[in-house]
Amino acid sequence: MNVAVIGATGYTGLEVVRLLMQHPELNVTAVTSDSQAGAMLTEVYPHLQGLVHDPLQRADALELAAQADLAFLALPSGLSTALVPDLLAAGLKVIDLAGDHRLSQADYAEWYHKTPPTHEVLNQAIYGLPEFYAAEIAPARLIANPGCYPTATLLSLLPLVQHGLIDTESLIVDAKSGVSGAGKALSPGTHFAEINENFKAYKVGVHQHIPEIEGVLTKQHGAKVTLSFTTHLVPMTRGIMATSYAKLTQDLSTEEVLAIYKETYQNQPFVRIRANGSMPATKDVSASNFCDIGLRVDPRTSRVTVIGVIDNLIKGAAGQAIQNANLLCGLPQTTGLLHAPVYL
Ligand SMILES: NC(=O)C1=CN([C@@H]2O[C@H](COP(=O)(O)OP(=O)(O)OC[C@H]3O[C@@H](n4cnc5c(N)ncnc54)[C@H](OP(=O)(O)O)[C@@H]3O)[C@@H](O)[C@H]2O)C=CC1
Ligand SMILES: CC(=O)N[C@@H](CCC(=O)OP(=O)(O)O)C(=O)O
Repeated sequence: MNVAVIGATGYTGLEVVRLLMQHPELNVTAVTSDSQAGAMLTEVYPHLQGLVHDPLQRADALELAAQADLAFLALPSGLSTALVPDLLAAGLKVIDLAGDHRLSQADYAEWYHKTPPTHEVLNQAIYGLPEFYAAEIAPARLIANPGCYPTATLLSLLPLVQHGLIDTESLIVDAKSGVSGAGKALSPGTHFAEINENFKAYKVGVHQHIPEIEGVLTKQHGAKVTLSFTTHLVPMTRGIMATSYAKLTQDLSTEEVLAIYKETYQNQPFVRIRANGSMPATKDVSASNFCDIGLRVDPRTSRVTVIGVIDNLIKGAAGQAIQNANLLCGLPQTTGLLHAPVYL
């Protein structure tokens, strides 16, 4: 299948292009850029010299529909709301990496402070977390690719929530991200002197991923779930660690909870559950589509601590988008994606 990458000069778009070089079924036939249209992608990114030969073009829906069947949309939030109706009308399937199609209109307006997509478009959007929604994703025309923090947090918490094992008013998530999570654009809070040798919390209690996480947990639980969610910037390029704390409603051991996780994810190739006593680190999944999860029950406090790690650009964005594209194409989810992490 031919695919277009819209926003190919951004960090996640660039990762879609790179990962698809190894994909046996998906061919990149169009790459877009607003600011660099007319240049070759290799002029912007010389490390791709000799590997890609595409000129950057503007994102015109009709032109893209003549070149591709599926579009990966890797634009800042707000821009995909404007473009998706035209892409769908032109006959393209769309995987949107931005937050625009993950929330209700009211939540999007409240948490992103932007004008939401129409009901007509939102009604077509399927939340693209393949481990839980593969059947809905496969026939969809518009996929809302999950956010990076939600991916790590939901994969960490859904087994507990689905089995009704925790007090859903007791959830606390403490999450940390590498700086590539903020994208390529310069900002005062992410330049070198602000990040290097520093560790800071941001968007405390107001992060736009809160309604996304609560919404999915609520749907799977069948009753309202709320959580305290704090995000931090870590002086590293890639990686997310989400540490979740919850009060157990039953007397369970670490071994028993681990067994539930292993059963939940036994047929999910990208979720790896650690053995008892082992906790994952961000390097364990760097540059890969894996989410590694470790956990421990503290019998003194009746709390379980779950640690989930992903690469924000891969399982948190480009890799998960390709996993979704594989489902749309009827391919095994692992097609073109089963790379070992880059540990060093
Ligand atoms: N970074 C991450 O880890 C994750 C990001 N996301 C989401 O995915 C989307 C893409 O993220 P990411 O790749 O990091 O973002 P970047 O900022 O790195 O890239 C976005 C690209 O969009 C293009 N663009 C087109 N029009 C505009 C415009 N008006 N203003 C700014 N940029 C424009 C830019 O390319 P050009 O100037 O060449 O046109 C830019 O390279 C975002 O919505 C982000 O929130 C989701 C999960 C994880
Ligand atoms: C480190 C960092 O700044 N990360 C970004 C992740 C943004 C993102 O992924 O945005 P959407 O999912 O909303 O599109 C943030 O916390 O806002």
